[in-house]
Amino acid sequence: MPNQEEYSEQLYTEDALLLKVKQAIKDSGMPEVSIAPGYGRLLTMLVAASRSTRILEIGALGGYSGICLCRGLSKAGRLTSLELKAEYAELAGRHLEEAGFGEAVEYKLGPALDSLKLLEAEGRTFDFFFIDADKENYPNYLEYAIKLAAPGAVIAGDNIFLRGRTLNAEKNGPAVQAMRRFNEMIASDERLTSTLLPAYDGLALAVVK
Ligand SMILES: C[S@@+](CC[C@H](N)C(=O)[O-])C[C@H]1O[C@@H](n2cnc3c(N)ncnc32)[C@H](O)[C@@H]1O
Repeated sequence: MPNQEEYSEQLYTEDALLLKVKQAIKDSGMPEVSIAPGYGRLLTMLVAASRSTRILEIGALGGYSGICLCRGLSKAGRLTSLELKAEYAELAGRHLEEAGFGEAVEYKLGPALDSLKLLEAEGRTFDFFFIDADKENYPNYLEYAIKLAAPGAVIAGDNIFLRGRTLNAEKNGPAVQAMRRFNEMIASDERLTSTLLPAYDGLALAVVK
């Protein structure tokens, strides 16, 4: 019997381009940690439903989530994506180009915290945030997202369960502690309306009041 995620996934056909992105990631020996297909579809829906035009992604990898985010954008929309590794941003950029979003995306290379500091100094604001990079910095990324948020902005954060480690009292490494802190912030920060989705590896969702 399929589990709930397998059952849901088998109702959809993953499109050829997203499959190609995943294959390219595998072939390049990059970590195979793109967002789950069901959450990719959710990102597209949320960007479209919120009519977001300025998206900030933290963690590009091979461009899978970038394509999903851009698919929800209107023609005038733009994606700013922060990525530590130049070779990852390059591959992501090629895939976004292939998806028809080459003009809509800009990559900022280096540690995301440095890029966020610059974006803040430039007075940039965003309607939609997707947090999906180094887990130790999730609480810092959330604070920046709230700072750079336009009123009503949406914040999504992936992998909040760390494949079960977040829930396991015997696991207390830096990533686990940071993720617990992030989840607590999402759940209790009075500046946010939020929920945590438990499918796949968990997705945090919030709207900045
Ligand atoms: C889980 S992957 C992102 C997956 C991508 N969002 C997707 O679903 O297609 C995490 C990415 O964050 C990047 N990363 C890790 N630490 C970072 C940092 N300090 N600043 C910016 N990017 C970082 C990694 O190089 C990797 O590409």
